[in-house]
Amino acid sequence: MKLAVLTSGGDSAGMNAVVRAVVKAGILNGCETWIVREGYEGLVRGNTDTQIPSTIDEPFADPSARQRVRSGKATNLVENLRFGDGDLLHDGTGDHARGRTLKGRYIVRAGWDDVRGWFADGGTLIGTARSKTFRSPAGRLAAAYNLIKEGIDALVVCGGDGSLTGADLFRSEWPSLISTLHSEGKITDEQLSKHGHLRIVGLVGSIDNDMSMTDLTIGAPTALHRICEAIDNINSTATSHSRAFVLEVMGRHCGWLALLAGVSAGADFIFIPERPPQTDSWEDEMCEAISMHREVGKRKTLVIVAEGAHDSNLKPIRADYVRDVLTERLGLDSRVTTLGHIQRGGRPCAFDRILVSWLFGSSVVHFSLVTCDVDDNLLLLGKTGASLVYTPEQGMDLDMLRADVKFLKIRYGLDAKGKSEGRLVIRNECASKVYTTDMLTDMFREEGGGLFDSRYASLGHILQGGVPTPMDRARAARLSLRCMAFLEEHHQSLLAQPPKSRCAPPESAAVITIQGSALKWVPVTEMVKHADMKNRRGKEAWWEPVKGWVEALSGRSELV
Ligand SMILES: Nc1ncnc2c1ncn2[C@@H]1O[C@H](COP(=O)(O)OP(=O)(O)O)[C@@H](O)[C@H]1O
Ligand SMILES: O=P(O)(O)OC[C@H]1O[C@](O)(COP(=O)(O)O)[C@@H](O)[C@@H]1O
Repeated sequence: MKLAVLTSGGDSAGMNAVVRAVVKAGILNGCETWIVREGYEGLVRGNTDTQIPSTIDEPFADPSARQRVRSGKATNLVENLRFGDGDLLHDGTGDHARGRTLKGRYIVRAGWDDVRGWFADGGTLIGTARSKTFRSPAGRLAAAYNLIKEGIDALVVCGGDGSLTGADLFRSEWPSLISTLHSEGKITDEQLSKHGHLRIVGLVGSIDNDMSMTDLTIGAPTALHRICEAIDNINSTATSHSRAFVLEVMGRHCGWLALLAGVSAGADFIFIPERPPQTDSWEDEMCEAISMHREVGKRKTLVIVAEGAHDSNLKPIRADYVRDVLTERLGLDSRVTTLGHIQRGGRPCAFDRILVSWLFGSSVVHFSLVTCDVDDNLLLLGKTGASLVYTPEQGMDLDMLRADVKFLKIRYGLDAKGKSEGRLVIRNECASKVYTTDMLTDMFREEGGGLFDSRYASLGHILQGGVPTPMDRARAARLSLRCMAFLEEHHQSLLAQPPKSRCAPPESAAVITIQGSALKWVPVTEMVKHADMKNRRGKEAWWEPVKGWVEALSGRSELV
């Protein structure tokens, strides 16, 4: 199967991690993987330059590595290692020193190493667009033709609500598009029967977090980080001058960014489209709240306005107007800051990277693309780059280490000669008492020979320090409020008992937990049943399968 991936609409952090995961998971599932540049626009334009070969011929760092892969068995990973356009895409250059170019080529083959390290880059390296031509029937006909011309039978689209609406339309029109192409003589009988179905999967990549049926969209947590960082900076200058700041944040018709930023960074008042002010005199309400905060000693004021905010009569609420109200009615020295596209840029936060790997565990690719039926509706998937990870849960033993060394030797051997890159091994401090970080480093150095060297770094207490993320801040606020309500409730029920025989029930000593996206109270008596008291951790950890993904995405499971 030939699988292609594109990114479309407003870019969001994590889109590169999506492309990397799709390419790798596709290869692990036996597919040929392709990248469509510039969103739907690239599909419409297709490939006009057919002179460039789809592959480059580079010698391996260790010519014998190929034979040692699973005792010489040909694997799809080795057949799809690199095709030569990864560097061009990553550097954003049209041309290559050796005459390779992306000009006139919008649908390009990509291999495992072509997307190496992409999880850490912001935006989308393969380009995105708001394509007018794809909105027209003629544009979609051209897109269908170009896909069939390249022999692609499955498409992954990462974008927002618009892109996925476009994907769904494309899917539903597919039978009529291919029948038109056939009647116009553009595709053969064979192509018509081979491409009768287009398998298509959507991943929601959008900073707005505005898609129904999914708690989080890819890129939303990172955008929230950007906003929170900006507010932390604004707070210091606002406090210095005792000023009021009105901050306008993105989010189109969705208030998630504004609301969560407000909770994480301590806003005095927040305007979001979903909950317009209930009264026509919202100005009075806002001024009253802010005056109260000032009276109790707050030196600064922060009001957050979502870009789509409006009043109950659907009249937009603009940041400039809010600033004027604060200045005129409260006499505050007020300023407006519009964060704009800064919110969309930058490296994805850890959560967005994990979200992507999660959505694209190779089994999901397999389920969605290799086995799904076209007559189904469009499938939507809405929820690091180490090579090896050692955890206390799994422990370490000699067999494991022997296989790991073998994997590293093969993997470095398969690198293009002279172009090896660093690979990361992460060891939890308690993974083993015997196989220490020092010992592991020495062992890899010794075994690496001329292929690779090794060094170690210990992060120590850096992990415990630093500024809390907005997700942690919002979570802390949410949990604390619920805890206060819990205490109140149990206090009231105790008070209702006769004073001399008051007795708190066991469930009144509880821990507030997050399970899925729900908050649940777990009595301490229940919690101990699920705890591994000796090792001071849970008996079962929801994240244990992650180790399997690390090994799949590094190629270990395929190569040894
Ligand atoms: N109704 C539609 N029909 C066909 N294509 C669409 C439709 N809506 C959106 N698209 C395509 O998806 C692209 C991105 O959509 P847009 O709404 O701009 O961004 P986002 O996907 O981030 O919401 C559009 O430029 C267009 O090419
Ligand atoms: O970058 P542009 O084209 O000006 O679009 C800005 C819009 O894009 C977004 O950042 C993301 O929206 P989409 O996910 O719909 O593309 C919105 O929050 C904002 O309103």
